[in-house]
Amino acid sequence: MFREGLTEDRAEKEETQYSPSKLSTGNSGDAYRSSRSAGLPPSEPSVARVGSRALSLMASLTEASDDFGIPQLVTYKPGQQYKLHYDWYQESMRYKDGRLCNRVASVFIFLEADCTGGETYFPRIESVASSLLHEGKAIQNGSFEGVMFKPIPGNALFWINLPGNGTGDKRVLHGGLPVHTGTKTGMNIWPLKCEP
Ligand SMILES: O=C(O)CCC(=O)C(=O)O
Ligand SMILES: [Fe+2]
Repeated sequence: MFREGLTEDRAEKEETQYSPSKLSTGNSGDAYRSSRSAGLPPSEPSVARVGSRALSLMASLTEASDDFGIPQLVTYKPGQQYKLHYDWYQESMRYKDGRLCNRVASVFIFLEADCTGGETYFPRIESVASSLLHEGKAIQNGSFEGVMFKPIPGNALFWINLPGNGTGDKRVLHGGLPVHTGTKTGMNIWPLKCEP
């Protein structure tokens, strides 16, 4: 679903200036999230195309969303990681149009995965489609609890953060495990849910 358009996304990345990734609290530069990030212009055609595909994932859900904020590239070098966290804001943030919004869902697309390590880890997810395990896209039941998804370029993870009642779903605690060698680059898109 996200493969087409990756070339443009890569091209976008080459021109992008990264800075140390921030936490949703606004802090940056500590070991909690050691990657570097860059915001992408939402109206740029290739970004808009990927963003609207992310919104289309919401179409059949009650948690419909009509905007996706600022997509974010994130890149990791050896030793860099994003420890366990939730993507939603503790308190809704004021969006550019003045509405209070929160990240109702997350889409994380692996763009570049010339690396070892760097799996996206969900310690509280207890099962995953067996085809993902057989194809080596996901790893479950090692010496850890939960599920790890391997960074494979063009693959994407999608999950709901705020189910119908608006409370964050704690099952989707997740993190980017440390990259051991090479580079991992991904793209975050967060479909927003805003107060009317
Ligand atoms: O790098 C990853 O695997 C996950 C990134 C992530 O969760 C985030 O940027 O919010
Ligand atoms: Fe995240």
